[in-house]
Amino acid sequence: MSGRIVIAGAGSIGCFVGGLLALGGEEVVLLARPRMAGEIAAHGLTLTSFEGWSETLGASRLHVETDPAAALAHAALVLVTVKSGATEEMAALIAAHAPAGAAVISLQNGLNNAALLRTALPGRPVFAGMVSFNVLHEGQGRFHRGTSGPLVIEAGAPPLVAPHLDILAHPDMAAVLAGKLVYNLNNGLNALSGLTLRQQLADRRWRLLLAAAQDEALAVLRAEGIQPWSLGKVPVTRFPRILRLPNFLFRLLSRRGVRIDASARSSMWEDLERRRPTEIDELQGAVIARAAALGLPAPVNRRIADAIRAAEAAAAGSPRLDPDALRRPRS
Ligand SMILES: NC(=O)C1=CN([C@@H]2O[C@H](COP(=O)(O)OP(=O)(O)OC[C@H]3O[C@@H](n4cnc5c(N)ncnc54)[C@H](OP(=O)(O)O)[C@@H]3O)[C@@H](O)[C@H]2O)C=CC1
Ligand SMILES: CC(C)(CO)C(=O)C(=O)O
Repeated sequence: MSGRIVIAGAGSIGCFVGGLLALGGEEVVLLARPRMAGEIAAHGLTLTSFEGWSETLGASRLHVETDPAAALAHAALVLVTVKSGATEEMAALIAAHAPAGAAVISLQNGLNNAALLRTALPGRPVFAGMVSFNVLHEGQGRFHRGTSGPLVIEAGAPPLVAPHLDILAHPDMAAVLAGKLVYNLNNGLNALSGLTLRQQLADRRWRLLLAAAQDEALAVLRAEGIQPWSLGKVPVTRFPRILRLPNFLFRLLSRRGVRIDASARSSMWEDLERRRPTEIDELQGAVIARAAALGLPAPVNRRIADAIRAAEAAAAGSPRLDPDALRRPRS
C-alpha cells in the first residue's frame, strides 16, 4: 500500500493491526487519546499471540498523534478502530481533516458502522472490514491476540499486507458481518460470566444460552434473506446445534474450530472491567430491533442486553453471573 495509513482510534485492535502494519514497513500513524499516547511513549508496543510469537516496536519506530488534524492530514487510508458508539465522532474528524480521496475501512464489530461512515462521508471510498480474532490490552503497551482467524476486508478496498496477519478480501461484507454478529452474541455472555472464553464455553449452561440467542438471530437473518458467512468449515447455521451437544462431544468438535488461548475473553468483558460503555446496542440490540421489525421473538437476547445494561449502570466490572440467572423467569 502506498501512502500513510492512519489508525483512527488506537486501542486494542488499532494498536495490534497498526503495529503489525508498521512492522511490515507501512507508514502508519496511530491517532490516540493522550493516555494511550503516553503509554506508547513510555513502553512502545509489544504484540504477542496465542501462536507464540512476540514483536516489539520501540516508541521511536512509531508515529503517534493525539491531534486529529495532524494525524489525518496526509492520510491515504484510514482504518476506523473506535468502538461503535464513537463512529459518528470519528467520521466528523475524517470529514474535517482527511484528504477527500483517502479510503476508509471500518474494522469494527456490528452491522452498521461502514454504512454510518458512508452516510457521514459522502463521495469518499468507504469499505467494511471484519476482525475475527480477539485482542486484549494488557497494559504497558502490551496487546495479546488470544484467538485465531483472519482479517476480512471488502473486495475493492486498498490491499493490505502485514506480518502475522491473514488478510482476505470478500465481496459480500453483509454476509461476513452477519456471520460475525452470530459469533459476537457470545460477547455479552462472556462479559456477564467473568470467565475466560475457554472456561465459559466449557460450561454447557452458558452454551445453551448462546445457542438460544443465536437461534433468534438466525431466524432474523433467514427472514431477511441473509446467509451468514462462516469463518470455518462449519456453517454458522449449525452453531446452535453444536453448542447444545454434551461437553465431551462439544470438546471433540471444537478442537477443529477457532483456536482460543487460555486467557482470551471478549472485548465486552474488557469494556465492563474498564467501566467503558459496551457495544451491546450493536450486537444484541441489533437482533432485538430487527426481530421486532419482523414480528419475531428475541427474549433471550433481550435478557442478555438488560443484564449488560445493568452491569454498565452498576460500573462494578463483570457481575460474574451464574448462567441460571439468565434463564427464562419461571411464571
Ligand atoms: N478487542 C477485540 O478483541 C475486538 C474488537 N473488535 C471491534 O473493534 C472495534 C474496536 O475495539 P477495541 O479495539 O477493542 O476498542 P478500544 O476501546 O480498545 O479502542 C478504541 C480506542 O479508540 C480511542 N478513541 C475513541 N475516540 C477517539 C478519538 N476521537 N481520537 C483518538 N482516539 C479515540 C478510544 O479511547 P477512549 O476509550 O478513551 O475513548 C480507545 O482507546 C470495536 O468495534 C470492537 O467491537 C472486533 C474484534 C475483536
Ligand atoms: C473475537 C471475538 C469474537 C472474541 O469474543 C470478538 O469479536 C470480541 O471480543 O469482540
